[in-house]
Amino acid sequence: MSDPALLTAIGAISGTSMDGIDVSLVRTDGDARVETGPGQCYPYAPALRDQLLALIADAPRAEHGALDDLEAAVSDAHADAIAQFMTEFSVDRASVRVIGLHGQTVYHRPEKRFTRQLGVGARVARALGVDVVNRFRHADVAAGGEGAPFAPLYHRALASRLEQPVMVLNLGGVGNVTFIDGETVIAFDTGPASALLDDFVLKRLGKPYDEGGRLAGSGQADAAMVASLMKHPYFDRPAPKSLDRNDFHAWAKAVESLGDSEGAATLAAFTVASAADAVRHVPRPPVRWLVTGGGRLNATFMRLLHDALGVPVEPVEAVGWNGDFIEAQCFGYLAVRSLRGLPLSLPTTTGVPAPMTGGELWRAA
Ligand SMILES: Nc1ncnc2c1ncn2[C@@H]1O[C@H](COP(=O)(O)OP(=O)(O)OP(=O)(O)O)[C@@H](O)[C@H]1O
Ligand SMILES: CC(=O)N[C@H]1[C@@H]2OC[C@@H](O2)[C@@H](O)[C@@H]1O[C@H](C)C(=O)O
Repeated sequence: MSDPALLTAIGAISGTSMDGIDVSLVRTDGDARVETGPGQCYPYAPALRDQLLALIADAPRAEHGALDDLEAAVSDAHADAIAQFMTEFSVDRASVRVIGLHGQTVYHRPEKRFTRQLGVGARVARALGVDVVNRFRHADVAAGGEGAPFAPLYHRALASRLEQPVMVLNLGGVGNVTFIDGETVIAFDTGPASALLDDFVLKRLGKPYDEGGRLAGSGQADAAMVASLMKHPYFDRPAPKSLDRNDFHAWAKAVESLGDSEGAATLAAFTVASAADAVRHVPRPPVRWLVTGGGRLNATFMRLLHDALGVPVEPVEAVGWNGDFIEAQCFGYLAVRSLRGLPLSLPTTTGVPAPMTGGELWRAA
């Protein structure tokens, strides 16, 4: 029986890999109490995904362009996905207090105090008849924070009963970690995760990603190239720090000279080396790593992480979490925190000068 003190929220996010819209339900007090519900991914229509991929490859347009039509289409895709979710899982609209609409990041430059997520709160609230919170990252960035990652406070809520320190690693388009040790929460983006490998595999094999990490697992990484890729100044920068999806594409161009399996193996080794390097930026070594995001399904990533870290490295399912929907749940959780005026980010998670609330509320009526 659900606790009546908890609010029901639906979170929706389309991540940097742009595969589709993840939708999930949570019931929470916005603090330590969280009950997770179902989740589902609703793929973008191919034409919309193509438009979004083209947009993020064109930074000036992603930053300054008038994107009204595209943003309306992205908003409607989110509203449709959430409506479908409520039907599919028999969620009574009236029981949902708030929708946490992360939307689609198309440009993220915290050093310019600028981040852009597509998703019009008023439009989605009107379409669904439910209050919406969106623009989660804007207040943080405006105050000088990195505006990402935002999952850490949700990770802390989920990890409260686990042995600590524990590291949660999200291998999405970009990699990010949350180090949790009691009240200490340190977070930052680690480097590339699936986006580099996805784009390589698409170019070479016409496939959206390296299923199971099989291509990467069948080749030999070029160790000298990995060592030189690890010389990127980002890795020495102290945390907090964050990345845009394509920040390593130009840097990793040398991989184009390699064959298919060697190239994929080299990108996988680079991804894992950058994630493992995160231990240099936390106060003490984690006793365990829990891996979330689509990259946990890449067996080559998981094997290399295990070899590199020397402590247990497991998918988050090992502790009963759902690695496909943590981010969607997170924005439902953060929407409730926003309603309650609680911080969404901390100096140790985004570098914001003081704990900071955020999000904008769009009432359905
Ligand atoms: N079966 C699989 N085998 C290998 N890799 C997979 C598999 N399924 C998904 N992936 C990888 O996971 C990626 C999607 O991960 P995820 O959905 O966590 O990313 P995202 O949420 O879009 O990104 P981010 O967290 O950066 O916003 C895919 O692009 C692919 O590279
Ligand atoms: C600006 C932006 O959308 N960043 C994403 C991206 O995808 C992974 C990583 O880069 C992380 O920083 C963030 O997403 C997750 C949900 C976060 O904020 O925790």
